[in-house]
Amino acid sequence: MTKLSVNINKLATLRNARGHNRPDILQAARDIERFGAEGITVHPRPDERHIRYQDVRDLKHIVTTELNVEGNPTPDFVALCREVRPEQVTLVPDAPDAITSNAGWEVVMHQQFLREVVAELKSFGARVSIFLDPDVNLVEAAAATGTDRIELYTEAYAVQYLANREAAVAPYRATAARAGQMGLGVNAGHDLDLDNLAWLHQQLPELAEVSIGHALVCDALYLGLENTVQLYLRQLK
Ligand SMILES: CC(=O)[C@@H](O)[C@H](O)COP(=O)(O)O
Ligand SMILES: NCC(=O)COP(=O)(O)O
Repeated sequence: MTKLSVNINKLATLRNARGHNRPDILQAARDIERFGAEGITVHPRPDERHIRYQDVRDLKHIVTTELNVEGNPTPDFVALCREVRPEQVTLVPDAPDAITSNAGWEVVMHQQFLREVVAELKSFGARVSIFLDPDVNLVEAAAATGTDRIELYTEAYAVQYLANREAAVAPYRATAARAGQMGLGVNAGHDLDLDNLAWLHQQLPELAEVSIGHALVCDALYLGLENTVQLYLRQLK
């Protein structure tokens, strides 16, 4: 079974546009869970342009499924995770000025750093996942960090899906299979949507969780949040 974790960054972007509390992202998280999602994902960035550190603290009291906190493990980010103790922490190597996540970890170059961060996060009970490009050659180095899971960075899949879905999924299938053989769990995320999600799910038997935000929130403008969450869940059946 593949779980759907809904990324609510873009709801916070909308809220921050006016400086008040509309939409109320805590209520949205409650509702998204009530509509069937199995997790809530947030990706606080240093400039707090969408999810703020205080939101993460508040969400810990609200979320009853799984809270997945994504980010670059700066000292401030690790301190936030130590305080909040989310069920899962996903490490993403995004630069402070990045518009959105744009690469997986160079796990060989950063192996020692990641090993230390993973150990620290696991010491207070978090499951740890490492954002990774789809490349079988990276899996061994990822496993050596002690991470529990990898999150496959799916932008390249999403871009290629409409032209050639078989070619698009091939490196993901190989990387997920290798991760499974090495005892790592497999998550996926970035630019997944109602067109490309079902094929990824069918092709990756190892897929434990997808985190989806941007497309899901865009779809909800037309289809409504409850209906949209259920449509995404249906792709994972
Ligand atoms: C790791 C990942 O791919 C997502 O967290 C993505 O970065 C969403 O963040 P934004 O909503 O800021 O684009
Ligand atoms: N980890 C990926 C995520 O949380 C959402 O990415 P996107 O659907 O907003 O591209």
